[in-house]
Amino acid sequence: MSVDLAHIRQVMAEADCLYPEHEVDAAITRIAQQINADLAMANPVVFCVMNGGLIFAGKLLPQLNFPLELSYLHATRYCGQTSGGELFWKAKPELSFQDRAVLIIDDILDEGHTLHAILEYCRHEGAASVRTAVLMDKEHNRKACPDFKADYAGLMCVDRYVFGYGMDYKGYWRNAPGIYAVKGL
Ligand SMILES: O=P(O)(O)OC[C@H]1O[C@H](OP(=O)(O)OP(=O)(O)O)[C@H](O)[C@@H]1O
Ligand code: HPA
Repeated sequence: MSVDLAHIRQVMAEADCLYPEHEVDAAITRIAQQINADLAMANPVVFCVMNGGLIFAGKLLPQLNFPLELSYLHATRYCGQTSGGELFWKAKPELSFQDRAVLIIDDILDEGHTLHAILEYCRHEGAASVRTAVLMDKEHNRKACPDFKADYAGLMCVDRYVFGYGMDYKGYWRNAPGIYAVKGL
């Protein structure tokens, strides 16, 4: 698929900054403090949900002060688009987590299909417990499971398409140093 880089640059230039870098980093530090209080003795397996969870996990993990093992999984349903479809597992966890505490790290809880499916998968495969951490929780009434909340959530966001800090717009701007909303979306 060819990409119009001028469009990609224009999206950044016109975007609304919802949270600048220092506010996002402060939210990550708050989450780290909560996780340090909850999981210090749990010897957890931590899974970063690729690709979006990468920056959040990279900033969060050095602030966790207890022994843990780190791996990744990749489940995706947006595939570079701005609306989601079927969940597709690109990589299931390779590190065994049978009878272990699991912590899932992802960038955003939007409709919640992705995180809920990962949670159910980990439970089904024998995790002793599963906790979830997301950087952003989007506010709307389209949640797949309305009662399902992440155990740790950094910042709320309005019902717009956002990018930055791991979240992409058409595959781009995961590197944006803040949380931005696309103009018109
Ligand atoms: O709550 P939901 O509506 O299910 O959406 C949230 C998921 O969508 C994004 O992943 P995406 O499918 O874009 O894959 P990516 O992380 O590789 O970009 C994001 O990283 C979450 O994992
Ligand atoms: O608003 C979003 N931005 C980026 N990725 C996403 N995945 C689900 N919702 C979003």
